[in-house]
Amino acid sequence: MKILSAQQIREADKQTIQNEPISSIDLMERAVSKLFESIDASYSDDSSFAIFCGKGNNGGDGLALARWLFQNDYFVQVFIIEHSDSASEDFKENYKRLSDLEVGVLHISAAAEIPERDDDTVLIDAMLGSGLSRPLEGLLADVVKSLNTLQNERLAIDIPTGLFADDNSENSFDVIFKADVTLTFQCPKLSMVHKDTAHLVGQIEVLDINLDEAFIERTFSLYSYLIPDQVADLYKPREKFSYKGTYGHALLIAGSYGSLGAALMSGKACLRSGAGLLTAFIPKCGVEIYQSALPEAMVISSDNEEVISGLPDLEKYNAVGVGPGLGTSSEASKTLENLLGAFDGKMVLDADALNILAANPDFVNKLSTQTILTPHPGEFKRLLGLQELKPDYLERLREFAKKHSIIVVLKDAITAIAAPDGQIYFMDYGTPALAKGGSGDVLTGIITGLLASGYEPLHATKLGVYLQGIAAHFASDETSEEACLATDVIHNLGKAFRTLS
Ligand SMILES: NC(=O)C1=CN([C@@H]2O[C@H](COP(=O)(O)OP(=O)(O)OC[C@H]3O[C@@H](n4cnc5c(N)ncnc54)[C@H](OP(=O)(O)O)[C@@H]3O)[C@@H](O)[C@H]2O)[C@@H](O)CC1
Ligand SMILES: [K+]
Repeated sequence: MKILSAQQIREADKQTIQNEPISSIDLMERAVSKLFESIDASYSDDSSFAIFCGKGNNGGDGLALARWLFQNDYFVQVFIIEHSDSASEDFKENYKRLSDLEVGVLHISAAAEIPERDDDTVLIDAMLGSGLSRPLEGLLADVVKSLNTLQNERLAIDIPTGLFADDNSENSFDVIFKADVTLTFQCPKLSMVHKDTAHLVGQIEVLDINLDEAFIERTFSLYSYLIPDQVADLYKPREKFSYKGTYGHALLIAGSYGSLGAALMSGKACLRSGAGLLTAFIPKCGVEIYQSALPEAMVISSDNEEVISGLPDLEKYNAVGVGPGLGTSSEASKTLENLLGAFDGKMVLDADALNILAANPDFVNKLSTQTILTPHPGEFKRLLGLQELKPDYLERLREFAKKHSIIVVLKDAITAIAAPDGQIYFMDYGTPALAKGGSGDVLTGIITGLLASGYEPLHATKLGVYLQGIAAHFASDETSEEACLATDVIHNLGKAFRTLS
């Protein structure tokens, strides 16, 4: 699903009105019918709603929604924030339609005029949407700040008031409505997945309001938001007449004394992601542990007792994963350098492999075009030699992936995958259950397994991020976000695969 800018969405809106054709007010009514459907499916009949409306079309949506809710027996109150003397045409029309009904409407000229309401009223933000043209100040800023202090459940229509759809680098975040859920029209907006502002949006629900499909198709965007159907399209079921060789041989280079767990979790995740065979190349001290804990894997040990050293013959491997628990010893660094010189197949680098890259910037030039790097924000910063990630971090990510013709996965609550052609794909499958040691090792293993079993790098990456997220959701449903372990995630990979077929 493409992420379009506010400008592009306005154009899509215009094209739809022209080409379908449909009047603007009917398009608004269609959008609001989708809003209502979503709200009606999520709330019980006795729910009550307080809708805060601005005077543009976002406010028009709010007024129309009030009518739909009222006519379906929900309790609803409307507050019109008088931020402007004028109002949009569709606002006026919906104001008229609402005035025929017995819905309480209050005009607010100062934040203090908003009456108190009980805690279980759901607050709906229909103040401003994609028409925001400058940071909030005055009345709207006061209202937003005051609503942000309340504990009520909070829903934003299209986009939280005060948040720009595209660029918030000059915005002040304390005057943006903080939503638990944002019901957004047609496509997600960049600010909803940007790491600085995603937390203001809450859960994103995209409502298809049938804007001009042909226009959207031919509109260029560097950003996409991957929905489950798009990921499922990448999945290739195993064939009946196949054998272990069909699904490739993975090599995992991982582990050091005290960090063999990382190598084990990664190996287990690799095998649970479909690799035909796995060989783990680990330091000598780990051989017995590894073989008893993961009998399905073969093991080659390095000469060194405690750290990885040397490199096995690479010829028979279809994919290599390197980094989990590796440490940054000079031996491991030499191994990585040799590996990059000797192997130009599909490869994933994570954890200490990334730290070694960061410490040896010239190694980056040796990466093959089938390489995937999976840094978290801290590792990404080090890799690029940055003190901090600025609001333009997505540009840095894109440039880095393009320059080296590799895939870079910036792991976060919403993960961003940069492809060598400059496209960035956002994957919103994370859960706080993954905020734990071992998660990165599991992802490395999953992607390595998918690569070995025949997926091309970009497909393996998208599938891998999805599978880990979904498995983590299953695992935390069983255990809780707190108690969920990386190994629980591995155990649930099977269930996650089932969602693909
Ligand atoms: N696209 C679609 O497909 C569909 C879109 N729909 C809906 O339309 C929404 C977009 O509507 P919109 O264009 O009327 O803009 P909206 O967000 O209501 O704000 C405009 C008003 O805000 C004002 N204003 C701006 N900044 C301000 C500030 N800082 N402080 C104070 N005022 C400020 C601005 O005034 P001005 O800048 O002129 O002073 C103007 O009065 C969209 O989000 C969606 O909900 C659906 O109904 C149907 C399908
Ligand atoms: K809004």
